[in-house]
Amino acid sequence: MTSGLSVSTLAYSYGSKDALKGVSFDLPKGQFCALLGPNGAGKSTLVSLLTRLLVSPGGTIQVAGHDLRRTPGPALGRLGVVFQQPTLDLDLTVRQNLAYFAALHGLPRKGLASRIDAALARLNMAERAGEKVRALNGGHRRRTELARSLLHEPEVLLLDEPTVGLDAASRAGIVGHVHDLADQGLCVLWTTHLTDEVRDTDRLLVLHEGNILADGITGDIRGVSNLSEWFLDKTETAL
Ligand SMILES: Nc1ncnc2c1ncn2[C@@H]1O[C@H](COP(=O)(O)OP(=O)(O)OP(=O)(O)O)[C@@H](O)[C@H]1O
Repeated sequence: MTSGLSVSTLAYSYGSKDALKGVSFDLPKGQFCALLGPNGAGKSTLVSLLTRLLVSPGGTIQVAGHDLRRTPGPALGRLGVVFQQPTLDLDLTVRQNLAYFAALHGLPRKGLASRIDAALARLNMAERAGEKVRALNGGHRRRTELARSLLHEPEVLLLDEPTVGLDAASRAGIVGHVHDLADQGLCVLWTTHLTDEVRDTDRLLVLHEGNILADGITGDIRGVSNLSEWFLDKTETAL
């Protein structure tokens, strides 16, 4: 099993508030993993640590074998991120948004057009390349952000509640596209508080009050209950 994202004994406190209490997991490449937790579970704190917006005093994070603390450049270079808040420029076209990101990240100009074409094709967005983002619906905007996150060909993809604000059809579309990316070999960590985004065959990490409450294949974890009932039963917290 090739390691994509490996986290060991990761803890974080805001003053006296323990947001993460020693979290460990190991995700292989080619796996879609849902990180499921209610509000306040610690998801955003974990995402901030994985993207180095926050730094933990202890524990380790390895991205595709690179230690985030000791070698942040190579580690972050293997990580693609889609944040919860959209960050596209609405007045630029899809292609211009991707080109701008590529320039910011120092990607080589040579071959950039075909790199952008390839990333858009993976999200079925090739035919929208020349449209202004303002003209796109929410689902297509998210797909643009997903394509952008793939430009530097990361091995690990981190998505922080990427379907917030989307209608049911767009949500299902994004969930499907990201599963396809995992099938193509990416290690995917998808944070959510929506149980209908999690498939029975997905790896599931359940985060509750800063602890991993369950880690396994969703169908095995939930047994005969549906996932929301299972969670309510374990925590007395409704998702
Ligand atoms: N800046 C902060 N100062 C103090 N406490 C914080 C801060 N940020 C988060 N917390 C607390 O840490 C805990 C974990 O918060 P976090 O935002 O990581 O959870 P979450 O699972 O992402 O929730 P949500 O889905 O609501 O964003 C919560 O109890 C929260 O109140």
